Amino acid sequence: MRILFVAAEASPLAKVGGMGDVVGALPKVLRAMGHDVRVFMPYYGFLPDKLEIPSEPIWWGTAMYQKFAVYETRLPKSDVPLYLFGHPSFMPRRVYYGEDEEWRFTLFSNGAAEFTWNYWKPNVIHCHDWHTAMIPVWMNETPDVKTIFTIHNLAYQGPWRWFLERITWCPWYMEGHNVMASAVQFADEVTTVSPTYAEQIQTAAYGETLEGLLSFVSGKLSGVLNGIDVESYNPETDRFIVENYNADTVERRKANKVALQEELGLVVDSGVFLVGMVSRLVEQKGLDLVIQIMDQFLSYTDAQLVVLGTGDRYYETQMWQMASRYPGRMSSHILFNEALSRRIYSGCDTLIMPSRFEPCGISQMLAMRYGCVPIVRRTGGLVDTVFYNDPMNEAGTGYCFDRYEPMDFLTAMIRALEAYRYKDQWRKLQQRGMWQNFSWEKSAYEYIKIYNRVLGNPDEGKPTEPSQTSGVKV
Ligand SMILES: Nc1ncnc2c1ncn2[C@@H]1O[C@H](COP(=O)(O)OP(=O)(O)O[C@H]2O[C@H](CO)[C@@H](O)[C@H](O)[C@H]2O)[C@@H](O)[C@H]1O
Repeated sequence: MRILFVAAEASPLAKVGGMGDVVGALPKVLRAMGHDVRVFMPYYGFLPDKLEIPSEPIWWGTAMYQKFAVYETRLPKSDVPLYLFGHPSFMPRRVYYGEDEEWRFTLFSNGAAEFTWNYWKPNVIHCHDWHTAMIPVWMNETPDVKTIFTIHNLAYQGPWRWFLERITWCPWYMEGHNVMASAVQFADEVTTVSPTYAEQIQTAAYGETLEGLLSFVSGKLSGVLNGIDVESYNPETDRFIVENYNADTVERRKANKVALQEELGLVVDSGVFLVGMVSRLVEQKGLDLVIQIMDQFLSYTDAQLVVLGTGDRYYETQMWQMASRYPGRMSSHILFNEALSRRIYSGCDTLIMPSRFEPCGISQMLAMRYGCVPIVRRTGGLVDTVFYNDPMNEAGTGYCFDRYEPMDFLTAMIRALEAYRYKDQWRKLQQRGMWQNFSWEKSAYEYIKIYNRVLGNPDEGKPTEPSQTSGVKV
């Protein structure tokens, strides 16, 4: 099969959040399974710092009265062809934000459509989030190219119809008041990144006003759980961490914990409970719960907290202020730093993710891979990936709470803190997390099934064993 991934992010080149992880990892796995997968992404101004890009484009095109160039290179450490959409609007050294956001991503998706009509025609275009949401609309009259639309973040739905009509071609048949709604209607299949979230978005609580439409198209809507890049994120070989280890040598993490405390100016003590958070600092991630309980948690315990993230100025400031109240006990880093995130996963005892909603969540899986026990709110993909710790039956992988309430979160934190005192059981809990199979293989087969379905091919996807091997749902 010929498959073109079109997205705004692809790790490790351009990553702001979890979508970058998905687009950076899944094409490699699909390609290893024998499919001709390629990626189409904007040529951001910072990319030449990260990889070699030929100076001559392979193709020139026009869209929205603009001329653009397409350059060809490869995704790092892979043979996946990467097409870079070159236009001056993407030259600033950032992925998102900016006044022309809606205009330039509409141009980008226009460029991707032109590219597939005129240069390389795939069987399937796999579109990700609103930045690519017009592609299924335009492809509606190209029956030999099928489209899959994956929702990573339903909260951002892209430009409204009235704005689109001013800047681009909105075909006569197009429906939908914004691009996300149109993509949901016109894509051959719509997926999101966990089975639980696929159910939740059909309700008013999670549907972000699209719940009616999403339940109407439920026949073509499914949830495919994300994986993680288990080669890159491997505590046994990770060169960004001080001490490598695996599930059998999990006690070696102590060196990473001490090194992290030293690096971040925390009181060095391998015995204290070290809590981490690696996240975009936005409402989705439950920052208001963190703000409401953390003073109590830090005042009444000897625990320490590390926060790494960027996002809304309000939350960034709150994290800063809180850290200034607990010198030596709390450290906030308002930046994006991949290496530091790995040191947090490998050094902290626990990772908090009290999300308001969570399509899948990558951080909790990375944490488990590194033996860092997740504390999560049971929503979306967090329900599908983290299971209640049950020391009696030696099952479960983390601490969970249901209601989006500060006391529920605080209680889960205290339960984890208590459990941390019982070292043998804590070690087993860490090991159960590390033994989980979060590799992309299983999800890749699910996607292949979907691609085959839209193409009308017989199903050749092999079912594999469930990804959770030792966690049980209680
Ligand atoms: N400051 C920082 N420095 C370094 N690394 C940082 C960082 N902030 C975040 N990260 C990294 O970015 C990724 C975050 O991924 P998540 O899936 O947890 O959230 P996100 O909301 O961005 O993704 C959205 O898309 C993904 C993919 O589908 C869904 O899993 C998710 O639920 C949805 O909200 C992790 O790899 C994390 O380590």
